Amino acid sequence: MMSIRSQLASVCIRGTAHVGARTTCATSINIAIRTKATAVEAKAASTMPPAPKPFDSIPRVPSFPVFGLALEFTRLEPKNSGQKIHSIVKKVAAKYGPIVRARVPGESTDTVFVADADMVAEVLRAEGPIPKRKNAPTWEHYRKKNNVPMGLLFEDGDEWKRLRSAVQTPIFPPKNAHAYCSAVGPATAQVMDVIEDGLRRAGPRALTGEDLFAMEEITMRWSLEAVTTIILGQRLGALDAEPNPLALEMIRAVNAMVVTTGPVMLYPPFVWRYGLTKPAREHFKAMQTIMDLTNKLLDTTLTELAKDPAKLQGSFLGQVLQRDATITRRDLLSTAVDLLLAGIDTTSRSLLSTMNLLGRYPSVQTKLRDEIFAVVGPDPNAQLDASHLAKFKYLKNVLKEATRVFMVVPINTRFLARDAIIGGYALPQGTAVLLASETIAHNPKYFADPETFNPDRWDAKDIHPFASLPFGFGSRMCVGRRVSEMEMMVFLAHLLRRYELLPTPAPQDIIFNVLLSTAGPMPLKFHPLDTNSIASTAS
Ligand code: HEM
Repeated sequence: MMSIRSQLASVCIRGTAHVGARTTCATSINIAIRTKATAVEAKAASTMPPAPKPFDSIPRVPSFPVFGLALEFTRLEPKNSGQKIHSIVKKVAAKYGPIVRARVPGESTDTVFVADADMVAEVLRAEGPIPKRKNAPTWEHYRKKNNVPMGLLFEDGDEWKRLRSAVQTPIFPPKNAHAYCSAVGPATAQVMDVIEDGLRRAGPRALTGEDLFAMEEITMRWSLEAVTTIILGQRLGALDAEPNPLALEMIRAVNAMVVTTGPVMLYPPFVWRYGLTKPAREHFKAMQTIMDLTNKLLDTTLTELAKDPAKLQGSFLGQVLQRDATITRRDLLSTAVDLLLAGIDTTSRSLLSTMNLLGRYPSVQTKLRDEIFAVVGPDPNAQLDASHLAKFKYLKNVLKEATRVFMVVPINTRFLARDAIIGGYALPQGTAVLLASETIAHNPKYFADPETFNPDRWDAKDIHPFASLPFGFGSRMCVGRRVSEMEMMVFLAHLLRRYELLPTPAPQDIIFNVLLSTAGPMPLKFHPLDTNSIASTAS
């Protein structure tokens, strides 16, 4: 094939026969070649991505000696108390742009904050086959000090892969997660009675929806009961009239661990490592309690299993044991702790905010109730199975939208497994990246009118796949995602056949303590659909 240069030369030589001036032709060849080559180069340059900008040119949040990031963070969020990280991240993105770096106290390199869905996709491509998150330092410290395995939540490398492979099939594929639906049915029917009882105790104004009704403790008890039924194959009795004290202790410990996290992290590591503050002592005591209680529960399950192996056929733990002969008791304990730890408060808080949203958006609630009646029927006592879950369409949109609007895990992290270009900047392998998931999910660039609860928006086909990631992404995505969605579907399908949620204000003081939550109770008002129950209370 002729090169561009020789093609141009032959055209010119043919042309110069008329004018007979070789020097003119040579000059014009050169001009033509240069012009064409420049055009080709320009075209190539316009299709080639621009060279990545150096890491040091990423805008940087100012950090000061002694105070670190605290001064700038407090300037951005005057209410900064260690519980407003979600809000600070949002304000950092608004002030400095969608990619920013900052030096987290105690670390020797900058962490890069990313608040753009395309950049999240770039991070996913560079997370490698064994993704690594930043660990919560106090949790890591506790486990190392007490010789407790890091487990699914905090383990890295091949050890994480081994644990994840052991639990993935029994819990993650929707078909397998939905199979636990029948197991959580009885606990969910029971929690409906607990709600009714709670409303009666709170007085007639709570039962008629005039007074707010705090549901935090009830949803926690239900969520604990559901997750222990699935994971350990045993009913705990958290919803009984006289709840199992172990269940109440577990809830207290999970709460204590969560609420002390912010105050503990306000201080440098040596303060909490040596237990120099009251919150630090409470924090580590709560972790120990969670570990001890889970150990007790696991003992019960394993004793049952030894007595009657068939009993645990359908349980998660039974399946893990059947599938993986190398799994040890230590593995089982760390896995059970992590699944309970990660699975109680998350589901409970998501559900509380979903109920608040349904109360504030009555037309959404009516449409959802219609679907539930169509799929399960209006009988409030009818139980659900996996075939019902497959038929819900609007309910799935409701959950996608509710977990977008109130994202209980508002930030996530990754370490880059290789050098990568993120947002046009060159980031070296090993860079810690903070993904501002909640900030992205509330950006009007991705969701029109983002503060509005609009489940129908999920019917659109063009939603950016990385714009709302309440359960994370990739191979390290929340392993309990499908179970949690199943639990919430079952709960709402029961609740909306019994109650109407009445409008209340939006939650006001939203704080971040490991998870996003409200400083006080989530505003909720209930009104029974069957008004006979009101009459029986009034009489
Ligand atoms: C609404 C409820 C829930 C939300 C919003 C949620 C959210 C998340 C998120 C964002 C992650 C990090 C994923 C990533 O790094 O990409 C995660 C991890 C995890 N979640 Fe959930 N979660 C929920 C419920 C549950 C439940 C019910 C369980 C257990 C039954 C659970 C167990 C876990 C575990 C073990 C991990 C660590 C997985 C790993 O690193 O391999 N979660 N979750």
